[in-house]
Amino acid sequence: MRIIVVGKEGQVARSLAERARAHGAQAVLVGRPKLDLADPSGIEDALIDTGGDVIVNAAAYTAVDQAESDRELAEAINGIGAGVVAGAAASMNVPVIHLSTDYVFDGTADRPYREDDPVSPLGVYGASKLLGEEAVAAEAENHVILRTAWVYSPFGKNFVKTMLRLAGEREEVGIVADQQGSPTSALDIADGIIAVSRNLIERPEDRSLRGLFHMAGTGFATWAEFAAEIFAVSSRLGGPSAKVRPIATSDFPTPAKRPANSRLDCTKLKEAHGVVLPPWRSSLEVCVKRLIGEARKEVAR
Ligand SMILES: NC(=O)C1=CN([C@@H]2O[C@H](COP(=O)(O)OP(=O)(O)OC[C@H]3O[C@@H](n4cnc5c(N)ncnc54)[C@H](OP(=O)(O)O)[C@@H]3O)[C@@H](O)[C@H]2O)C=CC1
Ligand SMILES: Cc1cn([C@H]2C[C@H](O)[C@@H](COP(=O)(O)OP(=O)(O)O[C@H]3O[C@@H](C)C(=O)[C@@H](O)[C@H]3O)O2)c(=O)[nH]c1=O
Ligand SMILES: [Mg+2]
Repeated sequence: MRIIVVGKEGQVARSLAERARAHGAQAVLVGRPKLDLADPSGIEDALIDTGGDVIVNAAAYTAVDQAESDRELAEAINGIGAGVVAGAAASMNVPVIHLSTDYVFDGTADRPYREDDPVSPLGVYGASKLLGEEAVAAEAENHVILRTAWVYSPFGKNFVKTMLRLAGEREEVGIVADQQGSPTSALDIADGIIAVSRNLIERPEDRSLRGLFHMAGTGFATWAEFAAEIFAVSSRLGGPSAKVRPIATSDFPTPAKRPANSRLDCTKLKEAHGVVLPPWRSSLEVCVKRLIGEARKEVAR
């Protein structure tokens, strides 16, 4: 199986490159300058030129706060560009797997969100990702949209790396304790995407495999609980640690509003695709171990 991945340096793109090898698949990463989601004219040619059995769009404008003052570009990349990738997949006659976010919800529900719950993004990033969901569904019948959340990995920018950096600089960090969600390892997302890809290729006529699914780490946490666990694991492994001071969202003002509840109910994915991501704590441990190991190697050099 040859997977065309849109995105090169991102967390999910790099995780797909790494995990594909372990699954006996091949991931071919394509991104800027060859493929720029903000420039629709070159997208289809770049994908045809790359060639593969399935297209995974792992590229996006992901700077949540910056998007508030950069709507046009966020919509171009996450909305229009995403639709063009899906249209290209349809013309190449291959399935497209698209990634979306918990931030399409406003977080007012009192239980984990299901796929058919009403969406109502609080910010520009979430709204642009919602445009992408709509565009992908309109352009390609043979699609899967995977909404995930709170992604971390050894790669790129993420909350785990930010916390480990802050732990090296401070005794105590104030972290919001009134937003709940589903911490998700990009390496687990990659495993899930590869399993979904195989299902789509093996069962081209099965409609139950197509459409919108939630795919996040198993279990839930607040950002404060997530940070506390990062520090606990790190401290156990001899890495940097800090004390978590639980704070309210109102004590940590940001340009973009974030949902208070972004827990995702992933039952539909399990039933259709047989995919369940591991408990978030066990995957977090794998990631922190790796980051601390890498930091040690860096120091030893
Ligand atoms: N991060 C998170 O917490 C969450 C992410 N998601 C979604 O998951 C997907 C993957 O996210 P993640 O891996 O964390 O993203 P990252 O922020 O780690 O990486 C984003 C990727 O998008 C690429 N990219 C950005 N702009 C363009 C462009 N104009 N043309 C081509 N490529 C571009 C970047 O390319 P380059 O390497 O050149 O910079 C990079 O490879 C996205 O759809 C995101 O919305 C969903 C929920 C949570
Ligand atoms: C750095 C920091 C953050 N926070 C809070 C702010 C915010 O509510 C929460 C997480 O901050 P971040 O900026 O890392 O997270 P954010 O950029 O909102 O992460 C989101 O990214 C996009 C791409 C998604 O799709 C979402 O699923 C989600 O993962 O932690 C603190 O309370 N204290 C701190 O010191
Ligand atoms: Mg951020």
